[in-house]
Amino acid sequence: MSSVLSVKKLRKVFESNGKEFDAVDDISFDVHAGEIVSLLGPNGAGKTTTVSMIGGYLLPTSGEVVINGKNRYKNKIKPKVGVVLGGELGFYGRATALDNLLFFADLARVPRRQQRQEALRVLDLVELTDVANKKVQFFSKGMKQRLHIARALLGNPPLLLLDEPTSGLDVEISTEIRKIIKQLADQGAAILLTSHTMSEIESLADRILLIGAGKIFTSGTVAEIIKQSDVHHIDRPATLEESYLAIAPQLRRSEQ
Ligand SMILES: Nc1ncnc2c1ncn2[C@@H]1O[C@H](COP(=O)(O)OP(=O)(O)OP(=O)(O)O)[C@@H](O)[C@H]1O
Repeated sequence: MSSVLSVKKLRKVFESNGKEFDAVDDISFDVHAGEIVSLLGPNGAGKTTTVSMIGGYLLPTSGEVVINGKNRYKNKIKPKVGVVLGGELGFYGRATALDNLLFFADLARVPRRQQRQEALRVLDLVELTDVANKKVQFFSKGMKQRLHIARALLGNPPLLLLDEPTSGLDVEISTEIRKIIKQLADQGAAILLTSHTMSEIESLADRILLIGAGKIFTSGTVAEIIKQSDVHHIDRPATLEESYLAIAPQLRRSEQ
């Protein structure tokens, strides 16, 4: 399997109350084509800071982010990454879904002559073709989130960063979005997913990175993490949630 994302000794130091602290402290990992890797850890563990540095929104204090062999911070031409942060913001409400995507296709460096075809392709992937010409201000939360995913897919980036992609969505819409995420990985995308929803991680993650206090505490498949937690029941297997709760106290920052 080829490595699409390679994170090497990544570090981010912030200042808080006049003191420096490592929000992300020497993190290294890879994500391969077709793989879904999930960052799991408590609030403040450093997940969003990590994703922001990979996405190019935040400059690392040190370390490297290599995407398809290109160093994110040393290459003049930035490697393509699709980012889904979600939420209500980010679109022009009075413009249609298609017009929004045409605008973002330009930013994603899609050649002008292919922009319409590309916008229609990504709308189809997230099943929004029927509402392509509807104004985004009339979209439900779930439709907006699918549009966020469509936007991230413009230009077919090899790496997708999904930060809590189903947060605040109902069960039915969350299930639909998970189906889309799974399909994207099956089609070869490398996906880094942060989520606090254990069932989401259980159903999607090929590998979990358990992160606490800015460091990777341990990693493995869902089954491996459950095994490492040493939670046992006589009558049934332990769930990821039970295992995570058993490990969670060790993930907290000592100064908190
Ligand atoms: N711009 C900033 N300046 C100072 N400290 C920051 C900044 N951004 C984040 N932090 C701190 O860095 C630490 C890691 O934050 P981060 O948002 O990466 O955690 P997280 O794992 O994504 O948490 P959550 O699950 O709540 O989203 C936290 O202690 C946070 O308060």
